[in-house]
Amino acid sequence: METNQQTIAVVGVGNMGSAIIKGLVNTNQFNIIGENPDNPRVTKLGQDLGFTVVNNNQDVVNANPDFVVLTTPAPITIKIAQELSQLPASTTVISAAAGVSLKELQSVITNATVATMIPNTPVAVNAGTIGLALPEAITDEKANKIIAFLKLLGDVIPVSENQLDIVGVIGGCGPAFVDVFMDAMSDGAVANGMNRQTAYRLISSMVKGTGKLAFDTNKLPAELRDQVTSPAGTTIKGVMVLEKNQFRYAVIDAINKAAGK
Ligand SMILES: NC(=O)C1=CN([C@@H]2O[C@H](COP(=O)(O)OP(=O)(O)OC[C@H]3O[C@@H](n4cnc5c(N)ncnc54)[C@H](OP(=O)(O)O)[C@@H]3O)[C@@H](O)[C@H]2O)C=CC1
Ligand SMILES: O=C(O)[C@@H]1CCC=N1
Repeated sequence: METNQQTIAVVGVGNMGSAIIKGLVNTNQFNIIGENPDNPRVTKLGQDLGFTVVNNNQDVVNANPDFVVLTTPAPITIKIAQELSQLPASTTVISAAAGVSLKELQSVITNATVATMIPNTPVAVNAGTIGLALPEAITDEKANKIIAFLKLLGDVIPVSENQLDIVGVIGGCGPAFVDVFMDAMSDGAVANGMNRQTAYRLISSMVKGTGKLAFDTNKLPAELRDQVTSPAGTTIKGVMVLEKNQFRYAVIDAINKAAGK
């Protein structure tokens, strides 16, 4: 182990914790610790990806980590944060637990700096979308350090804490909504004679490129759609079917329901 490597501890190696660890492993620049109750799945992941697995939070404190990322189930995250209360001021704790506030975390983690974020699973391939809420009193130096670290995992979008819930729905749940869309598209491709594996490659490439075009050009989705819909062409026929079946309303309603409305 190189001595100048920063140490990152990820507490809770489930879906999100694993995704973050994979993204960090890809950077090849950290000493990574994953903390989870003893579980063969996590032991195997540690062996496969080459990170250290520990089963209690005292080991996390003892490792004196630069960053601790909390990816534990939201209802038990404060209890786990209590076990990390002895972390020193040099550590930054970033919680990904949806609905757990900075204030709650700061009430139990008193020395270390605390931030909250909502990432999404594409962090596993360093293409995540991360909404980040920083405490008001944070220094620019600390804030820049946190942002530089998270940028290794994807795009970092600073938001106020009261926007994190909607970030969670759009950025956090969004991949699942897009996955449902892609899965349905693959059914359509198979119905038209394409094999499933070729359909998945085609569809995921198309979604990746569509997102990149929108992100890089900053053009409105409607403008980009208009560039595809040739007069009397095939696209407008499909768009009309989506409108007839209230696709747009279904998406808005899904977001409202996921947001608890
Ligand atoms: N999944 C996502 O896309 C997103 C998730 N989040 C947040 O991330 C957090 C985790 O979600 P997700 O990964 O989906 O859930 P998972 O259930 O997949 O992962 C939770 C992990 O925490 C572990 N765990 C349970 N108890 C403890 C404990 N006492 N100490 C340490 N680890 C523990 C579980 O271990 P075991 O399996 O062995 O019980 C499991 O590995 C949640 O707070 C969620 O809000 C935020 C944004 C997006
Ligand atoms: O489904 C959930 O509750 C978590 C939060 C955002 C994405 N996954």
